[in-house]
Amino acid sequence: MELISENRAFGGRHCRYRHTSKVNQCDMTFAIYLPPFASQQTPVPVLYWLSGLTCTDENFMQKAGAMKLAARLGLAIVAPDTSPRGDDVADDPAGAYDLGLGAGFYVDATQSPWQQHYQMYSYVTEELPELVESAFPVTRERAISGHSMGGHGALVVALRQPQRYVSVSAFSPIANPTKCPWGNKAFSAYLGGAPEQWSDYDASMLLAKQRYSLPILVEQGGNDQFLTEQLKPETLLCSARTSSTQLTLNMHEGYDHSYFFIASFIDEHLEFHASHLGLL
Ligand SMILES: N[C@@H](CCC(=O)N[C@@H](CS)C(=O)NCC(=O)O)C(=O)O
Repeated sequence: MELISENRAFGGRHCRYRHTSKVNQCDMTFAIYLPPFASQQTPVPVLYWLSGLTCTDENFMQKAGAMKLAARLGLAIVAPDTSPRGDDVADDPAGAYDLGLGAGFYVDATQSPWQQHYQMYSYVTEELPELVESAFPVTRERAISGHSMGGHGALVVALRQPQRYVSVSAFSPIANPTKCPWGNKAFSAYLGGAPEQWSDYDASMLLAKQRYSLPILVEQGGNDQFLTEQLKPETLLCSARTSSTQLTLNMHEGYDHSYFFIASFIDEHLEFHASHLGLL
């Protein structure tokens, strides 16, 4: 693992690392924020943050304004990249922003030419936590959150492996990807087949199937330009009712899809995770 940069922030450290990923078969970059006093004697829990389309590990750390409160709470934050990268990594032939580089959708691709490198589900659920937990002063208590494509990723990861996460939250998630243009395009390419076969990567479908005790918090802007066509949070709410799962969906009039929205409500999400992680 190679350190790319290190900056002191709010008494802790923000570091970016490059490492060779076995599952993605390429170099991957991730960022970690370690709060002050995190040490082998006093390890801290981790919030994983999955970003949206076009993002890298940098967007959340630079724009969300999360580090000050994370420092005070004693919470580490890990932000992976949104796809594999490199000259030999397949990309959308037309260079579209919603498929290929920057658009891994947190799935394990099964179709050519994607399956060689696009194994983002295994990367964020297994390889990255293993690396983080062996290299940094953190516990194995994990929470997960994300935005848009990453909100979809966070929900799917936590609903598929609820025993591995204490809590899950999402900002503006793609809540029903099998029924929207972004999800249809990405899943047809990465997974092939028909929409019925993609149900394991659809948070609304997973949530309807069983009752979860996992705490779930969703934040959505009412003036989000992608709300009706791509995001569909009402489907997620409907699924939660179907399975009698407790889910809080907060709608905020006037807020859009940007990091201005995330920065406005990130404190509430950090406190939500901190309370379930026993930090409050
Ligand atoms: N129309 C946008 C769609 C991409 C977009 O809105 N990305 C969101 C996530 S879905 C984002 O977080 N962008 C990066 C940022 O705002 O820092 C584009 O072409 O860049």
